[in-house]
Amino acid sequence: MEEKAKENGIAAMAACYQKFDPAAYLQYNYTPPRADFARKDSIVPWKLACLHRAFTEGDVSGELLVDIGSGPTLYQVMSGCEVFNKLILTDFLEVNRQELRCWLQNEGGCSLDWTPYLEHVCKLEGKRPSAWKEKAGRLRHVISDILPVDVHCSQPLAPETLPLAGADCLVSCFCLESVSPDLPAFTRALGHIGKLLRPGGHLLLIGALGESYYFGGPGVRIPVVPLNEAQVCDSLKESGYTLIRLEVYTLPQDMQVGVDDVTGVFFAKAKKE
Ligand SMILES: C[S@@+](CC[C@H](N)C(=O)[O-])C[C@H]1O[C@@H](n2cnc3c(N)ncnc32)[C@H](O)[C@@H]1O
Ligand SMILES: O=S(=O)(c1ccc2c(c1)CN[C@@H](CF)C2)N1CCSCC1
Repeated sequence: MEEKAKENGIAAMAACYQKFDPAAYLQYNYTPPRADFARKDSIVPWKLACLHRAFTEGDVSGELLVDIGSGPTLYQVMSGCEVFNKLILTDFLEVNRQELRCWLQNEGGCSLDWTPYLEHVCKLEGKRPSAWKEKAGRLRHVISDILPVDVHCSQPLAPETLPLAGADCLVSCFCLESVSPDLPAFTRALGHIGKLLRPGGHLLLIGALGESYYFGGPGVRIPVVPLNEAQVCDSLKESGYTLIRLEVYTLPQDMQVGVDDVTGVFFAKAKKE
C-alpha cells in the first residue's frame, strides 16, 4: 500500500479516538455482565488467570514492564506489578492518561473501583482478598510514568524513555487491533512495539477475535481489524516473536452486550527473538 494511503488510514483511526469516553468504555467492558466475578464462565477470571500464570511461571523477569495502550484500565498489570520494580503505563489519549493518574493519586473521583479485580488477583496469588490494599500500594509504588504512545510510529515512545537495552516485558491488551486500519498496519505496529523490548524479553498480548467494531462511548463507533487465531500467530512470527502459548476464550452469547461484535479473546505469550 502506498505511503499516503497508509497515513490516511492511521489518521482516520486517530480521528475516531477523539471522542473516546473512558468512563463509558469502562462501564461497557469492566462492569457486569462482562466483569462478573461470580460467574464461572466469566471472561474476567479467565483473563486474570492467563496474566497471573504468564507472569509467575518462572520465565518472565527483569526490572521494567511497559503496558502499551493502557487505556483507562489497570487489571492488566495487577500480576506484573509483583514481578517488576518499574512499570510504565502508556496511552495515546490524555483523557486515559488522566484516568490512570486519578487512580495513582488515590484521592477518589475515578471512573471505576478496581477493588474486585485487586481482590481476585490476590486470591490467585494465594493471599487473602483483604490484601488488596497492599497490592494497590505495590502497584502505585512501581508505576514510574504514565506516558503518551503511538504504536504506528516506528518509535512508539519518546526517545530516552526506556533504557538502551529496552524493556524486559511488554503487555498490551485490546490495543493493536482496535487502533489499526487493517491487518498490515496491525502487524507493523507489532513490529514497532517489539523494538521497545530487549532480545529475549516477553510480550503478553491480549486481544479481540472476530471483532469489526466497538463503541468507545455513546455513539463513538470505532472500527477494529477482525482477527483470527492464525492471523495473530502469523503476525507475531512476521514481527520477530517466537510464540510460547496461545489461549482462546469464546464469549458466551449473553456477554454480547451490544458494545461490540467480539466473538472471542486471545491471550498470547511470546518472546522476542
Ligand atoms: C480498546 S482500548 C484498550 C484499553 C485497555 N488496554 C484495555 O485492555 O481495555 C484501545 C486503546 O488504544 C489507545 N490508542 C488509540 N490509538 C492509539 C495508538 N495510535 N497507539 C497506541 N494506543 C492507541 C486508545 O486511546 C485506547 O486506550
Ligand atoms: O474481554 S472483555 O470482555 C473485553 C474487554 C475490552 C474489550 C473487549 C472485550 C472487546 N472490545 C475491545 C475493543 F477494543 C475492548 N473483558 C471485559 C471484562 S474484564 C476482562 C476483559
